Amino acid sequence: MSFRLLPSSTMHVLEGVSSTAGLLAWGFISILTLRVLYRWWSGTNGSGLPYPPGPKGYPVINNFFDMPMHKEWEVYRDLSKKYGDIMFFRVFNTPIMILSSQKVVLDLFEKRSAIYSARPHSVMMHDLLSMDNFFSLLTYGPWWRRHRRAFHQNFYPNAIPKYRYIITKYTSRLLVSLYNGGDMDESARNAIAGIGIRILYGVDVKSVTDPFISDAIEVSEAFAEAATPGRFMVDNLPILKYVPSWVPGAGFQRWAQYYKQVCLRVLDEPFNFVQLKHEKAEAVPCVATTFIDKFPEGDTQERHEEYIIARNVVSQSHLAAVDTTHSVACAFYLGVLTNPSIQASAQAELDRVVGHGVVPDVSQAADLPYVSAIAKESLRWHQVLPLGFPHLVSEDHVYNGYFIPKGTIAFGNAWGMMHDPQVFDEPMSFNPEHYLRKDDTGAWELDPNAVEPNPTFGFGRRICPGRYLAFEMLFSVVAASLAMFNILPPEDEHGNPEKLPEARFATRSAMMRPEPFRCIFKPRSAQTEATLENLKASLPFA
Ligand code: HEM
Repeated sequence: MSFRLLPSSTMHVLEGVSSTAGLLAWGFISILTLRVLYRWWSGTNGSGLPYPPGPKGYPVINNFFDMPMHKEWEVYRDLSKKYGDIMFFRVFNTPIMILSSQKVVLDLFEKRSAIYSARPHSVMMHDLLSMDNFFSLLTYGPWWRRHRRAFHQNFYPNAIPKYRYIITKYTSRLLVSLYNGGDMDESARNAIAGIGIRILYGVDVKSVTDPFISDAIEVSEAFAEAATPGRFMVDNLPILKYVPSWVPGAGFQRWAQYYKQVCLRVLDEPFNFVQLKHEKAEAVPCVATTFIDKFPEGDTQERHEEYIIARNVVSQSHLAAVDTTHSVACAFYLGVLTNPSIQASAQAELDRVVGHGVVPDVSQAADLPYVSAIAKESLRWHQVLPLGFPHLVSEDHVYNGYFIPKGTIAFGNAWGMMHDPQVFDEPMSFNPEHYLRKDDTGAWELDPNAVEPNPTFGFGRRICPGRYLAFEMLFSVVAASLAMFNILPPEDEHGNPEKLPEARFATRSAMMRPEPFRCIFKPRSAQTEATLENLKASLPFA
């Protein structure tokens, strides 16, 4: 029995030519197969130029089985010793490129940023969660550029000083919370989220249980999970996105439906809350009101677009700011807990420059290079996004004689660059001296106060627009904590200090975090205790 896929009239016509056509078809398929095999074997593309070097892999699946599943950045750093600063491979048909030095990052992500700044498509994030509707982070083109301009206006260096009093206020709350015996992780998160929400929405939240914070935490976690390669099968097999949510095994659909709702809440509710307050002239000036004040009059398309951009920029900043900065703040506490001599050196600088028992101010950073170097070292030692965020190459490009095809997903190995022993001796150690070396002319080799260049914040056009704000928040947390406290291991029931923890970082999702550890905060002296008591009296609910 045979099946006919074509109408019988067509079959008659085809029968006459079947042998010739069949031969031609087989010939065509064979040539195609040989071409694919030749390209795989020779490592070149159709025009004869080689692809950048990389592990060879197998036909069809290419390097699918070579993909590291754990600490990829360390594996890529090791492979770069064999293949060089620009390494290329494929998983099935997807070309992937890993850039491992600041030189190639500068040449490609910076100098050729016009074609190295798109983002790859994710079925989970784009199609199922529709995150690209509000995460301009996932888009590229004119719409992204309008968002990006809005980020710049609100977070570039000249905008930051107006946020300083907010940073100072919430850092004081952090100090009081730690003084009261609060958990370090939670106190730091409350303080950083508090800064973000106050700057963005003009709202003062006091704890992580506030919906302003709790919904955003959920979205950040969902984002980190959806961005984790291999987490959802649907990203490798897009056809699965059509499977209805009630089908057994389609848990990913129900997961996406739930988080899509939370995303919409985070997007709309806080912004609309501020808008209502603004209409009643009750809103506190903040980033949201800066936008609202400039909305064009009338019910026009232009006004609608400005509203969408404002809402997106504010909610996205909220989501991008908290987990990242909080994670680095925890790394700072871990770094100084495990290095008591670094605490002592920082405290000596603080006492000399600011005075003992005084809470330092962000504006004093230039006079506190050792403290600034600790903030920078925390950003170096612990990479929140070790491979940054993927860029997509939007045009074919030839670089140093290598062919880089359109559609290549390009990663900058930020972790590798920040742990390069040629630049940072003993790179696995937490040591602010990495940022305190001077050259023969007395100039800093790597300026402890300069936010850039810093691969930690990404590259080229896509570089993190919140980096100046992030650095000020971190400096404030570092300087104030060290000025007030000795950060020590907890004591056992006999008053003996516990063994210092090993510095370990967990990587359950695309984001890295220090693994949980315990520490206590002891006021450094009677004088610092008096300062903390005064702060406590002025911030009773902290
Ligand atoms: C220590 C804290 C932070 C770290 C380590 C960090 C790191 C990064 C990295 C690696 C990227 C991707 C860059 C690329 O694609 O090359 C990024 C993007 C972004 N960050 Fe941050 N970030 C931090 C804090 C912040 C803060 C405080 C804000 C907001 C005020 C923010 C807003 C954003 C936004 C909106 C993007 C997307 C940019 C785009 O794709 O156009 N980040 N960040």
